[in-house]
Amino acid sequence: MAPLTDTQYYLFCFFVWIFSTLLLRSLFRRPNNQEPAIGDLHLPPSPPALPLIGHLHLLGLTLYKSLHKLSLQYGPLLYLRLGPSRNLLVVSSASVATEVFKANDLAFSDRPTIAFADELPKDVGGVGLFSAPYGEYWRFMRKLSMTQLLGARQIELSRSIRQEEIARLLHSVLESADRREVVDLGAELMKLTNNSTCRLAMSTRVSGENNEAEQIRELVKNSLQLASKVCFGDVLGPFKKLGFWLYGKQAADMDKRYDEILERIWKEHEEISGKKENEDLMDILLKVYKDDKAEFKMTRTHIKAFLRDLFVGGTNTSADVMQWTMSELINHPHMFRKLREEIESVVGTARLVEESDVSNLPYLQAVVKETLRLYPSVAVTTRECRENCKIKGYDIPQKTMVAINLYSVMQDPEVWDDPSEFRPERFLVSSKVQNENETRGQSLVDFVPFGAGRRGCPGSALAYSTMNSTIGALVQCFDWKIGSGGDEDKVDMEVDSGFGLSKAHSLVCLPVVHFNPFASSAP
Ligand code: HEM
Repeated sequence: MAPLTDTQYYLFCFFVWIFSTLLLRSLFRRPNNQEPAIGDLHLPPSPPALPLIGHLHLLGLTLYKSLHKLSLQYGPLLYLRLGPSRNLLVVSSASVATEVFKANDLAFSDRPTIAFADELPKDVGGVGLFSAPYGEYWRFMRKLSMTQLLGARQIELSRSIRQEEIARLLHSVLESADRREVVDLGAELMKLTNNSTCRLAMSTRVSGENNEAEQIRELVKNSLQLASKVCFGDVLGPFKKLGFWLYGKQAADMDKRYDEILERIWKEHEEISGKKENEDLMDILLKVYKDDKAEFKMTRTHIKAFLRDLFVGGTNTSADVMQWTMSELINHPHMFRKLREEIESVVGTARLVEESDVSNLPYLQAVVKETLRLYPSVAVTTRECRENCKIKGYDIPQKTMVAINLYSVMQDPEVWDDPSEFRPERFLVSSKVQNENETRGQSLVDFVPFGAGRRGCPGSALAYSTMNSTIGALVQCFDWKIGSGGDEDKVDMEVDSGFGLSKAHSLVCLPVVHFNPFASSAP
């Protein structure tokens, strides 16, 4: 073994000193009189733990996979200790998820606070809808989201934006097909969801020199990468400051850049306020901000944090799911043909499929749902317990952090036949069978790509609108050959490491035109 350098030697001594101090402190820590002694509680099962780090060593880089593996070995309800300062309840089956999302929805309606929240400058970052504690602000924003910002009317009003962005994508793919060039479909889909979200939220410019959507896309990408590192700060306990020094400052710098872009767009909105025909989300938020009679007094930071949540929550998620959908369809040519036949039988062969057609395309909807089941882009959702409660007869102490492994719930063999197979037909069950199941008390919370309960995703209807019509258009218009030369057999389905469930390799393929919806309008 190579000898240690001086720096390595001093670092080694430093860590031995810190770890031994903490170990002794944790061994001789006096229990707080307010808390029931851990020994008195009937806690859920736990795998064997190591001193100090607890179960941290059992968590790999791909969080949903490590948690899934643990549940297969130790059961669907587990209590883990993450380092010296955090406990984590892991939920991995439909039956336990039903107790959390239904019977105890209110008790589990908080989110854990993020690491370094107390370290960030007060005018930076702020709390969006996702991380807001359950309380007055969250209730106000949630109601505003469901009734106005992401409600049915706003989705209807923004239909033309999605249709234009799909047309933009199809034009770009048609050009590549003409030149017999491959397309990075992963990158194109990301551009589509990002442009649509940015236009819906703030009518941002999506092309040209000052492409604001592109700048936001870059920031979202970097902040997601950083977020996964920053999250580990929470389990560092007394080392939190060290974690902040490593990553927290980068996060704060990125927030500042985001802030600058938003301030500029905000100013433009104020200048032309009241003169616009179609309101975007920033216009609606500005009205609420200026309304002295509003139930809750929003600040500029609230609005910026809320919009940031939409970019982070609404862009990568839908793009990832669409990439997986196309990959599965290309790998299952008979399903691809079946879907195209369905579209052509409903839409004909003279026009492009539209959002209004989707309700008549059950197989298209089933294909997208089956992809969400197998590849939920938010594979694990986190909550925090607001009060002491019981799950399956076990005691769950207040403030316990909860990880609901949505991937595991949708792989639960008690509910899903052959759970690891891609089989869209399972979603074509008649409503009669569904009613019978519900009467027999089988209304389990089992299909949860958007979470569930009061903190479930408020963007699911918008996401379905984008995903269904985009997939419909890509299947209707093109055949797809795999790989950079168009000569490979199967799409590589490797999953990337990290918190979500993204493809490790972007879907690159060669498009061959089947139907050009713009041909008749060509000169
Ligand atoms: C395929 C696309 C999407 C997936 C798979 C997805 C998934 C999720 C999941 C699992 C949660 C946590 C739910 C829970 O804890 O029960 C969530 C929350 C959230 N999502 Fe989505 N989402 C998607 C698209 C969107 C879109 C398009 C938007 C908005 C433009 C959005 C905005 C949000 C927000 C604001 C929250 C936090 C809600 C709260 O805490 O009250 N999501 N999403």
